[in-house]
Amino acid sequence: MEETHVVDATVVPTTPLLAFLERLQETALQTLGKKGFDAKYYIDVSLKSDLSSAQKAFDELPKRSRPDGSVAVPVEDFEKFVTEYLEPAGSDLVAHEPVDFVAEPDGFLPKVENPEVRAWALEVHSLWKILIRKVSDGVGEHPERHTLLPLPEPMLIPGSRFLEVYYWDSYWAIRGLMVSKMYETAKSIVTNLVYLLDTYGHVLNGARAYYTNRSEPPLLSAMVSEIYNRTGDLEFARKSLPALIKEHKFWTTGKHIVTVHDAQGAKYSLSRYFAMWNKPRPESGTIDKKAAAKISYNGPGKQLFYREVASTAESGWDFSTRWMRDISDYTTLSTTSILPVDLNTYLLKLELDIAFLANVTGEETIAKSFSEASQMRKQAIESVFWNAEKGQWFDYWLNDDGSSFKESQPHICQIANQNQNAFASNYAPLWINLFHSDTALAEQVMASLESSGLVLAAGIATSLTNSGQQWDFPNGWPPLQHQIVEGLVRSGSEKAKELAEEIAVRWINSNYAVYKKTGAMHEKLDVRACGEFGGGGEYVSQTGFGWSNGVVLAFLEEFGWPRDRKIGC
Ligand SMILES: OC[C@H]1O[C@H](O[C@H]2O[C@H](CO)[C@@H](O)[C@H](O)[C@H]2O)[C@H](O)[C@@H](O)[C@@H]1O
Repeated sequence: MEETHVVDATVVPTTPLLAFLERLQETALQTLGKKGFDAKYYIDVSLKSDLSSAQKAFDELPKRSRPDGSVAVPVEDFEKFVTEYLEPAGSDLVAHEPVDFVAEPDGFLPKVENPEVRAWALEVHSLWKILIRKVSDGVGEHPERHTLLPLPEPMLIPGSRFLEVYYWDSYWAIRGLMVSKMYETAKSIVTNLVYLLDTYGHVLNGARAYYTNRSEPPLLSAMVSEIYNRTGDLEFARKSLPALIKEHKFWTTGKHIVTVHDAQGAKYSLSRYFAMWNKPRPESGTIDKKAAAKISYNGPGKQLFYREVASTAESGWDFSTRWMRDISDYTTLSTTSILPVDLNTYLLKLELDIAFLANVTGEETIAKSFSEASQMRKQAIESVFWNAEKGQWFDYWLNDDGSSFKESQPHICQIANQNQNAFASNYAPLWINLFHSDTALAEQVMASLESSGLVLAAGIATSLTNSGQQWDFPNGWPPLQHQIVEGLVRSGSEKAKELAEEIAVRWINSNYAVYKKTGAMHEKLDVRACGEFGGGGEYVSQTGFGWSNGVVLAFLEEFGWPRDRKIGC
């Protein structure tokens, strides 16, 4: 392992509050035990008063050392401390009535004829009222007491234990808000993300102090163009443009950019995930330290691993065998050595969206330069990721022999470095007009998807490897369901449209099944869907979660639901 790999990359400084809460988190685990323990909870609490008095009281708690070196506090003393000094996670958010919410928007889902489905869709729509919150004034007055970051506008949280804004989740929430005709709320989500970008230099993974060291898949431009296309709001487009250009710079400079060559010597610049962090993630500190314990190398090994963990979180796919050199060993995460096909697809979309928005706002020079950048990225995607024989795009491993990728040496691309395992991300480029408008290509990709084994009873599985990781089989997640379906629909091929509808119907049925089972649509995470209902598949559904709701509404808008079609598994 090379020391340079560790020291040459930036690490964003932590805050005194986070450092304290990490100690609290560790003590909470030792004191309360593993059962029902959520590491994130202890990082999301806030202080009732100043940090120094909380720290002093914490340090004075009676401690019991254990033979394994861990230190616990008597449970009653710990609980007394928590009550006296801390506010529960989530208490720094307040309810907010969205200005543009009406119980049944005019012209809501005209193609949904089945009354049962209509009633459910209206319930999904009404969940926005639960998921839309405001950061309380206390956060702005005393930011040093909160890991929650202040935001200028009302926000939308994913739900469950995720009590803060998330970057890429916001795109699918906005897709749903468009169906709900809540354009002002959608714009306020964008305003918050632009505020984070302006304040920290990139859109954060989420609006928490512990997310400042990384971003998430870059979909801000997709949000802006979606809103612009629905509203025609030129002023909004004009205001958003500088932010999108800044976002493009973040992903195409520094540690995120890698230049590779093809056999003919042509150069391509592509991007990778690379977090500015090499320590345990505070929100999962106890988990990361436990995972790293098996790394015996007494040099930068753990730091390298922690960077890979945080970089994988930047991908949104935390975690999956997609990023592991040895799929049975989580410590072989190698995300920074991979050129991911979905990230570069989103950057192609960013370039195309900037060119489009610059065009409509009369910024011709910007439009020209980003249109050229998109052409170059398209060629790079075709050259590095596309596999004509398999009819899909694969991630590219910069080194497949376990050695560190040497940025200073030219890397000649070879097909053997494509990761040819089945992942839903292999179909991400189909989302982009430049690819799906080629009907023959779209049909080839569709055939490869159909024979991949990924299309199952509740939609598209993330992978075929049953590793126990949440972004692996048997789980299906909203982002790729939606992007692949949208690509198939827009291809203009009737066969592709049929497959898209089939996937969407399965996805909706699975979400509805969970809704019927739990009776409560919100605050439910990781509930098994159609598998338990005899549908043959077994997927995690996140019914009630912001992005699932968005995809349900977007699919119902696209395909409707005939009166006589049954719903559920
Ligand atoms: O629990 C810690 C991790 O949680 C997040 O990841 C998952 O939830 C996000 C919100 O829905 C979603 O954007 C992400 O794709 C999920 O894997 C968070 O993004 C991670 O950074 C964090 O460590």
